[in-house]
Formats: sequence, C-alpha cells, structure tokens
Amino acid sequence: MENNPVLVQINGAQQQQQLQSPSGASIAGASVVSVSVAAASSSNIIEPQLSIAATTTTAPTAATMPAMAKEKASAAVSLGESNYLTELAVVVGMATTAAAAQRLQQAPPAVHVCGCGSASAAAENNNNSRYGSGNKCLTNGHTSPLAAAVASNSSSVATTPQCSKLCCRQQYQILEHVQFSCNMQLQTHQLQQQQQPHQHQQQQQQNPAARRSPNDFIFGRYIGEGSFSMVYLAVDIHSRREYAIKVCEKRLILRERKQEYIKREREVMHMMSNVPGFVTLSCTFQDQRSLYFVMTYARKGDLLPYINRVGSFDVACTRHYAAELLLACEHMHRRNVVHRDLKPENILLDEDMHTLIADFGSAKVMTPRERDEAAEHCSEQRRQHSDEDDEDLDRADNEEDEYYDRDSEELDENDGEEQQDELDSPRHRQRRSARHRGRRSSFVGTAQYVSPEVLKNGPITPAADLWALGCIIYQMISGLPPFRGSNDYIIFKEILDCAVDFPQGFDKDAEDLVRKLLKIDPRDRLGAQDEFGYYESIRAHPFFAGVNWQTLRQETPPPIYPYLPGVSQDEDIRSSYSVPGDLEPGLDERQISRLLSAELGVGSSVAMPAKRSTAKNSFDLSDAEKLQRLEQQKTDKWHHFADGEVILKKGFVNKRKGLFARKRMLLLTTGPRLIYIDPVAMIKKGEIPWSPELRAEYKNFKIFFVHTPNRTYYLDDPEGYAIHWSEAIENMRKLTYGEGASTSTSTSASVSSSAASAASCSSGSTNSLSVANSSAAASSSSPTARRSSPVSTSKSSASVAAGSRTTGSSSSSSSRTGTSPSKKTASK
Ligand SMILES: Nc1ncnc2c1ncn2[C@@H]1O[C@H](COP(=O)(O)OP(=O)(O)OP(=O)(O)O)[C@@H](O)[C@H]1O
Repeated sequence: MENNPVLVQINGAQQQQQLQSPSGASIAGASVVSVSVAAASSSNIIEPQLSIAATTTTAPTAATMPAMAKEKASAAVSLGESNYLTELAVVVGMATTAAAAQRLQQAPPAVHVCGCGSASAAAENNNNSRYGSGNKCLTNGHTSPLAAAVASNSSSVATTPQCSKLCCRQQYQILEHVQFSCNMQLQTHQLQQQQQPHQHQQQQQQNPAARRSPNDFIFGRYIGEGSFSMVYLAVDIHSRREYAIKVCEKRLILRERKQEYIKREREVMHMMSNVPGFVTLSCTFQDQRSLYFVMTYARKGDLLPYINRVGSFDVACTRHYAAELLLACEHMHRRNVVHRDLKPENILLDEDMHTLIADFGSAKVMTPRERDEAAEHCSEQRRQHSDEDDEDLDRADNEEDEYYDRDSEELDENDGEEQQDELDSPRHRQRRSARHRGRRSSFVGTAQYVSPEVLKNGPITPAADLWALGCIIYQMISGLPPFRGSNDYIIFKEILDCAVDFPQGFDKDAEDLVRKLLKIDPRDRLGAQDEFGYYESIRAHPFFAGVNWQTLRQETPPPIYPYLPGVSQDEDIRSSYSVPGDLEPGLDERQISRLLSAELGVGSSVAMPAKRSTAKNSFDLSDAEKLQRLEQQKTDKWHHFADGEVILKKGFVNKRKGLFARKRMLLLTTGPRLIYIDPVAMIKKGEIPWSPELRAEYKNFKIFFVHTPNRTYYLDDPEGYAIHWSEAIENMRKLTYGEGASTSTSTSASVSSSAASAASCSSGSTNSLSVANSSAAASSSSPTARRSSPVSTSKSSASVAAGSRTTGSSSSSSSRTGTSPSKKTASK
C-alpha cells in the first residue's frame, strides 16, 4: 500500500508523519492535521499525547523510550523480554518519560483541514443525531470530523463521511480517531474547569507533575479480573473522583503476546470515550510492572449477574436494555467499530443502571474499504456456504479430540444451565479462556455469542454485533443464551446450524426479533441492509414499540423484575461500597495483599462460619447417630452423591432458570450442602453454595427460593413440600452459623395467602411454566408479589443481592456464578 505523508502540526511545529489509521491503513494523500493539546490537569494532558503518539507511530523505535526508562523497564523482566517490554511501551503508547509527557502538553483545539481543501462541521446531537429533532446534518462539501469537533462542543461528532472521495474517506478514519482522543480530553477538561475551577487550581498546585502514578489514587477494593489484569475501585486523591483502574501486568501481556490486544483496547476506548453508553478512558500510565487504565467506574457491575439473579428479565426490562444496546451498536458502527465480543459480561451498568459498553480488546476498527470488501465477500460467501460448513465442521471435529484430551475438566460441564453452577473462580475461568484462546486462533469473541461468519473466518461486518444483540435479547428473556453446549464444538455446531429453541412463554415479539437477528447470512439480519449505524428497521420492530429513542438514556430504567416473584429486597452490596477515607494512596505489595485478602474474604463472616449453635435441632446429630444414619443410607441410590455425609432431606424438584426448568434430585446433607443431581443421567450437576447469607423462602406449598448472595435459586416441589424444604434449610443454616444469623426473611409469603395459588397448581405438574405462571398470578396479594419485590434498579437499591449485607468478597465477581462460562475462545 502506498503510504503518503501527512503533515502533523504539534505545538505549531510541522512534522511529516506517516499516519496510520486505527486499523493500520495509512492515509493516502498529503494532508495537514493540526493538533494541539490543551494545558490541563495532569490526567488530561497525557492522553491526547499518547493517542497521537500511538497513531503516528508506524514502527516502534527506541527513540520514543529513552535509555533510562528502558533500563528501568528492562530490569523488570528477564533479558530476553526486555525488547518486548520496550516494544510494549511504544506500541501501547503509554507515557514512558517525562519528556514524552511534556512534548504534548500543549493543547487540543483540534483543527482539521480536509485534504480536499474544504472543511465543514457538524455536531452529533446527543446520541440520536440521525433521528433527533436537534439533528445537525453534515454540510455540503467534504466532511471533516476534526472541524466538526471544533465547531461542536459536543463530545462526539457526526461521523458518517459524506465525501465520497477516497482520500477524504481514508482521512476520515484517522482524523476521527485523533479527534476522539483529543476531543474527549478537551471536553473533560472543559467540563471540569466549568464545574470546579477552584478545585482545578488546587489540583494544579498540589500536583504540578504531569504524569500520573498509582500514588495519585487510593485503591479501595478489588472489582474484577481479566486474563492479565486486575480491576480496582480507586479514588483520585486530587479530585476525589472514583475510577475503575484496570492494572495489566506487563509480564502476562508479554508472555501471552497480547500487546496488540491491549493496544486495540486502549485505542477503541479512546474512540468511544465520552460517547453516551460507553466507558470513558480518563488516562493511562505505567510503571515498571504494570499498565494502568483509569476508567469510568461502572458502579452497578455488569449485566450477567442481574440476569442470573432473577433468572430472566421481564419484557419491559428486556426491551429497555435491548434498546440501549441497539443505541450502543449504532454509536460504534457509525464510527466503524465492530465490538465482536458483545455479551452480558461486557455490558456494564452505571450508577443509574444505564448501560456502559466495555472490553474492546476484540474490537475491529474498519476502514470504509474493508467494509466494502466485507460486503462483497458476503455474497461470495453465500454461494460457498454449504461447502464451508462441512469443512469447518471437519476441522472442528479434528480439533475436538485434542480439546477433549487436554481439557478434560471441560467435559464435566454438562449443559448451559449447569456450567455456571460448577464454575469456580473467574480467575480459573479466565485462565481456561486464555488457554483456549492460545489454542484456537480462528476467531475472536466468546463462543456463545460469536456469529457464524466470525466462526468461519469470514469478513467482519457490523452485523456480527447484531447477531450478538439477538443472542443477548434471547438470554434476557429466557435466562440462557440461545446456543449452549458442554463444549465449544457443540456450541459452534448449533451456531452454524442456527438451531434455536424458543421455550414456552417466550414473548412473541421478542421471538420474532431474535429470529430476524439470528440469521446465518449476515446480510439477511434485520438492520444489515440499513445504513450502518442507523438501524431504523430494528428500531421499527414491534418489540421496540413505545421506546422513546431520544430520551431512553435519560429515563429511569424499568426495575429488574424476575420472571418469578419473591426475590428479597436488599440493597446491592457492591453499589453501597465507598472507598474508606483513611487508606494510604498507592498500589505497593502491601496494598495489593490488603485488596486481595479482602477479595478472598479473609476475616469476613463469609469465609468463617460462626460457631455451631447449641440450639437443639433435629439435624444436630451426635457422632453415633451419624454413623447409624450413614449405615442405613448405604443402600440409598443417592448415597454416593453425598460424599460420606448424612442425607437429611431429599426430594425431586424442578430447578428453574428463567424460562427453563430441569428436574433434579435435591439433597440436603450434614455438610451442610445442597446438592442437585440429574436423576436421568445420574450425574451430580452442582451445589447451591452455603454461606451465612443463604436464605430459604417459600412462596407457597410448591415453590420455594434459596437466596444466595449471587443468585436466587427457583425451585418447585411437585409434591408440595416447599415449606418443609424451606424450614429444613433454614434450620440447617441456624445450626451451622448460629441463631444470630437468622433474620426474618425466611418465610415471607403467608401460607394462607398462597394456598390458593398452590391449589391452582395441579399436583405433580411437571409443566414448570404453568406452575410458575399460576404462582405469579396468584401471588399478587402476597408480600412478595411480583410487582412489590423487584430486584430494584433505583439508585438506592439496584439490588441483586439477597440476604443480609456481606463483606465485599461475596459481591466480587470471584464468587459469582455465570449463566454461561462465556469462554473467550480464540486469540485476538
Ligand atoms: N469500568 C469498570 N467499572 C466497573 N467494573 C469493571 C470496569 N471494567 C471492568 N470491570 C470489571 O472487572 C472485570 C475484569 O475486567 P477486565 O476488562 O480486566 O477483564 P475482561 O474484559 O473481563 O477479560 P479479558 O481482559 O480477558 O477480556 C470485569 O468482569 C468487570 O466486571
């Protein structure tokens, strides 16, 4: 490809640079890009500089990393890794020296002159420029995003290139990228200045150094972890603002060769920063050991535990979150970003329960040419469809043996429902994912949400995200993703066959929409024939009837109602946490061990069951009684599932997950444990995790709930012994953790008020949906009636937690159970 120089003006000095687009394409034609960086507080200075540095660097050179910094950096790794580390610092574009930081401490009123000589400006009005009444269309002539940025005080710019000339369109890609990086910082800075002039001056005085370091933050608690990163909640000691700081270990990045992944994540986060519905990257910095991403803190965590908690969302709630997701897709696709890994875990939630899309490590920034090529290839692909299917499956078949041999633990996970229950920590899951990624290199993303064309190494189009949208809507309505299986091979097969079952009770409009999105050929997907980024046909689908697209993100999202009623109302553990004021700033070894020990629950009631109560309880067996009971139990066919413990209670239940229900044998043992078994396959499927926060609650004679900090288990006993179950579990809890652990939530439904509903459930019914529906209808008068006990999404109680409040450990992702392991399956 011919690479023509572009003149870049930094601090007024003109330099000839070989600009590269985010996707690596160089700008054709000579152009002038004037970029200056506003003098700002330290956090605001670094980013424009970094993004320009990253954008303008065609080949990493040692010049960008002075000798001292290199020495320091090299000291952190072995000799053989030192080159990588230098490369990492340069490629990722982190500030490595004070000199580098200074170089671009000048300011960005971003100015662009289009290579074609005409400039125009337009602002995107909020998030709906195309549809909003305040829409300002692009003016005549060639579109210039940077000029638009200047003209607009908005954080984002109308991004559809109107100029058809190639030079303009290519520049458009680059300039948009540069503009977003700079403009984002400018906007943040302006906003801060407007809002907090005094504070800003103070900050400048207190913190004259431009560079940020861990010492500028107080690290409050661990939030989550990725394959090579830990995420902490931290407070900026200067502004007192809260941030999520992702700390990526250089060693791991180098070992896994994920430099590109990190670079891409950072690049796209810049592009999407300050766009409504996206996590904003405020600044990045590094030290010898780690790279730091300082981001918007998504206080309410991610969407997956909410789905898991309530089983599935009701239609109103699904509609809202699907609509926000569609808006986010429009924003990304207008900017030629294809996320490629949309899934509930990557949809974070802010304080007000609005969505923030995160995790751009798998994203692709498409050039217009790539988009055209992909569209052409699509028609070619359609003709070869069936042949490719066969080839792919053959290939997958061969891989499967290897997969089974090496990863036998994967085989223990038997279906979509159960995979989550047997999951251990996300750390383990991530490591497994990393192994998968290392082994399989044919696609990016996560098995359950990956589109057929991505699976088949076809061209990437924004329609890949529309496929994921269909999968997520399905999951919100039903509780499980549409393509499930015990291993990736089975999931892939289902995806390639587009084999989707819609369980009874699935909303009809939602079903129609999902069917229209889950089309094998990306061109057939609803919205794929619309202009990318303006999905009018999806907006017009009956499922979205009544959605006000203009005000959606300003509205209070509907409360998250469960499919079944009866979830206890407790404040969200996670959202109620604030960083204590008495902690020291920084992230040294001492701090890390403090954060991790809190995560592991050391010293918390979660990790340390209270002393056994002395209260007399029928389950409080003496050793002799236990031996006698074990002896009697030997002939019981469920005995070996109890692992040497006495079975105190057993019975068949239907275990529900959203619209799905499965028959299970439930055992309560002296452990105490609640074990559930597939009675047909005679396989243990999982356990309901015990903790002092566990609560049993009966809804009526048939339905009872077991609340754990991360999930409510919906169980129905066709024999009508729900109350017995609830009492037995509560007794066992008191016996284990003491009377003090007892609270009044155990039996919130009065038997009398729900007797009618119990009666309305035909005895022994195995039609779980009909049981659930009749229960829901009958429960409207009970204290735990459907509309009276949502998993609230109000500010004060966006609750997914049941039971009493716990330490942070129980709310951390390490203890959560996922609907799906959401394995990422390929290298980036
Ligand atoms: N801005 C944020 N606010 C709140 N929580 C966050 C934020 N970013 C990430 N998290 C939490 O931290 C966890 C780890 O995030 P991270 O981006 O490091 O890894 P990942 O994207 O899940 O995995 P990978 O890096 O392997 O793709 C996430 O699961 C999420 O719950």
